[in-house]
Amino acid sequence: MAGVTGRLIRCWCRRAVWGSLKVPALHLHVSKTAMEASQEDFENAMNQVKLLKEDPGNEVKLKLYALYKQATEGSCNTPRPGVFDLINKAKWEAWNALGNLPKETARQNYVDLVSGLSSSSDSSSQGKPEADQKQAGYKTVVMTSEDSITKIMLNRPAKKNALTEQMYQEIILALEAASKDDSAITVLTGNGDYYSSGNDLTNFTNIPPDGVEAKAKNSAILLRDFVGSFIDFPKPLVAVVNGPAVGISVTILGLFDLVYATDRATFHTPFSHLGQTPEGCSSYTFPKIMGPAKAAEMLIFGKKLTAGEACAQGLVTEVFPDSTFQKEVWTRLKAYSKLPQNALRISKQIIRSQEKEKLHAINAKESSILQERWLSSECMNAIMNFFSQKAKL
Ligand SMILES: CCCCCCCCCCC/C=C/C(=O)SCCNC(=O)CCNC(=O)[C@H](O)C(C)(C)COP(=O)(O)OP(=O)(O)OC[C@H]1O[C@@H](n2cnc3c(N)ncnc32)[C@H](O)[C@@H]1OP(=O)(O)O
Repeated sequence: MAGVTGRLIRCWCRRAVWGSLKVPALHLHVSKTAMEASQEDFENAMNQVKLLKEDPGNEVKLKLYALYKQATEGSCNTPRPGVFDLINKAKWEAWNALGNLPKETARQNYVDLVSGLSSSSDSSSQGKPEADQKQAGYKTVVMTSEDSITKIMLNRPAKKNALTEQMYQEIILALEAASKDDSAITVLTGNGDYYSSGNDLTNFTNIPPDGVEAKAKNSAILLRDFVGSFIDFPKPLVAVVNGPAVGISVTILGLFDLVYATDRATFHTPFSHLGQTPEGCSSYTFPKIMGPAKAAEMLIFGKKLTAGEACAQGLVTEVFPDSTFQKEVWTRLKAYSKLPQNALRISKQIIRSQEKEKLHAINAKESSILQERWLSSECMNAIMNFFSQKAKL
């Protein structure tokens, strides 16, 4: 890692601003997957799709289409179809949502997705029960359903569940799947000692051939879609905050219906330190939840809150001792999940519908401001600092 980091920093130091960066020097994949699918694996997977015993459903088919296009042609490069061209628009949106995902990663994801589909179609034909089944096709999150609760667990514990571009995309897909499944409640949580350390800063290092401006533009679209899927989520959404939370994993808490936290959790949004600005609709939800003065201390000055402070300020619903956290929270959620599902959903929607449009407008504005910020020297220097600190270790 230190070698790659060193190369990365030398690349940046040779140039004053991102806008002038030449692509080949910066087209680095800091965390390359250990396994990469070969062309042969890819072709086998394409053949396997034709042999699937069960129709995987439109959502998975769209994901397969998008990954196939990305793996064979790269980033989406065609104009958006018209609003009435519904099928092609859905296909285009699925492809475009992959942003700058490298071709090799798309190929690997395609192979993994097909292999998951094949094994789940095999196992369902062997009569495996649906309950607590792991949903296939995700690499960075684990999605399970049990007791009318769908759990989406961030699964990069070694990186403190920092959110890669692939992870943002998988969370969007997981939320969409959860919105349509038969669960009453959806939970987001983290694996390991952290809930999430926020945006993975290596997202800044993988600059595509079309340059950093295009990267910033696509990232702003990804961010807007990611936050949009929380705004639009139709069922009760619960954050089970199993440890410290940073950045975007904190700001989107304002869009959840319940936030349960271990007393080990902390809440930290170091945006100014990173030359960045608030997202996740927090510029609106935080002042509303905790009042403008407390929101400013967090969002502008990066004050870190303990779980108790976050609860006192209304961002967290309830704090539990770490030793009994999982047991108490899941007992509570299992009881809630037995309530009449339609009533739960409709009540949530009445509350959310009052400001949905406003939230989307705020999300669009925050994303577009960040698009500019990512190109600033303040942001560039902060990211360089993070990597130079790591290189010193
Ligand atoms: C051109 C523009 C492209 C932009 C694309 C953006 C897309 C949408 C963006 C939405 C906006 C979001 C904003 C935010 O979320 S801001 C917050 C960002 N997060 C941080 O600044 C946290 C950085 N990490 C840390 O400060 C520490 O790692 C932390 C305090 C979380 C933990 O410290 P600790 O000492 O306990 O552990 P380590 O540092 O050793 O961590 C273990 C390994 O995990 C790696 N790690 C952790 N967090 C991140 C991260 N956020 N990004 C990248 N890597 C992370 C850490 O480096 C260690 O890795 P190694 O084992 O390889 O050293």
